Amino acid sequence: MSGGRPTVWLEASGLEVRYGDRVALHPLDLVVPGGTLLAVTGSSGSGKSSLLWALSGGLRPSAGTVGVDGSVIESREQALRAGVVLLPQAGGLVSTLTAEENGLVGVLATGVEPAEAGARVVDALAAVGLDEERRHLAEELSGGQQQRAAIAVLLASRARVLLLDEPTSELDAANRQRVLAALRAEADAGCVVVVATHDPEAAEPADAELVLNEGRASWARPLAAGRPA
Ligand SMILES: Nc1ncnc2c1ncn2[C@@H]1O[C@H](COP(=O)(O)OP(=O)(O)OP(=O)(O)O)[C@@H](O)[C@H]1O
Repeated sequence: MSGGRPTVWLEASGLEVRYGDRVALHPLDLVVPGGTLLAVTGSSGSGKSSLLWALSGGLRPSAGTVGVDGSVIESREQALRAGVVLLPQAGGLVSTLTAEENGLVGVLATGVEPAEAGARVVDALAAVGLDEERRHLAEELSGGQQQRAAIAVLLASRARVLLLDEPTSELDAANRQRVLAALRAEADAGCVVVVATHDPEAAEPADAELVLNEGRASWARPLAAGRPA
């Protein structure tokens, strides 16, 4: 579904997030090559969302930089142009559109032809097990179905860096496996996939695991060193 995308690398350099005096993320250096599924774990309030929002260009860091392929990202617009997408913790579907329409809105907005956009959305909804519900209004879907539909919207965008905040929090075991398999496939297609989760089972298939503890990062399982050739 997601082949053919050039490989990418995501970099954070001295990345720090503060809210007033509170340090949510202490300075972090990170290089994540395409092909990587990275889990970011840690207890509630440890800084996972702050890291993802800063990586997405949607939260201006108090220090440091984010880069994609060596270019500094300073805004959401720049991030989108570089192929960086974020699934926030609260999914972000338009409740009065169908699952399919939610996907189409996102893909068509990037200038993709309607037939291609439609095919991508159908593929993405199938990958998360929502083929039969694709014409249901988002507000008629269960919490877990809404979460999977929001993930499908992200998959259909064919982004290069996918940042997902607690993407499996509403899912049963079978659907969690389905979603993790779809994210694995994105990484295998050359993308960077970063999943923030406090679910150990969601972190288990990741290539590497970064743990945050009161905003300080350490590796539970380190990334393989180096950048892609
Ligand atoms: N907008 C904000 N203003 C002030 N403090 C904030 C803000 N957002 C987050 N924080 C604080 O920053 C710290 C990190 O929060 P963050 O949401 O990044 O953690 P998290 O690991 O994603 O938590 P959870 O798993 O509960 O979503 C917390 O102490 C939180 O209270």
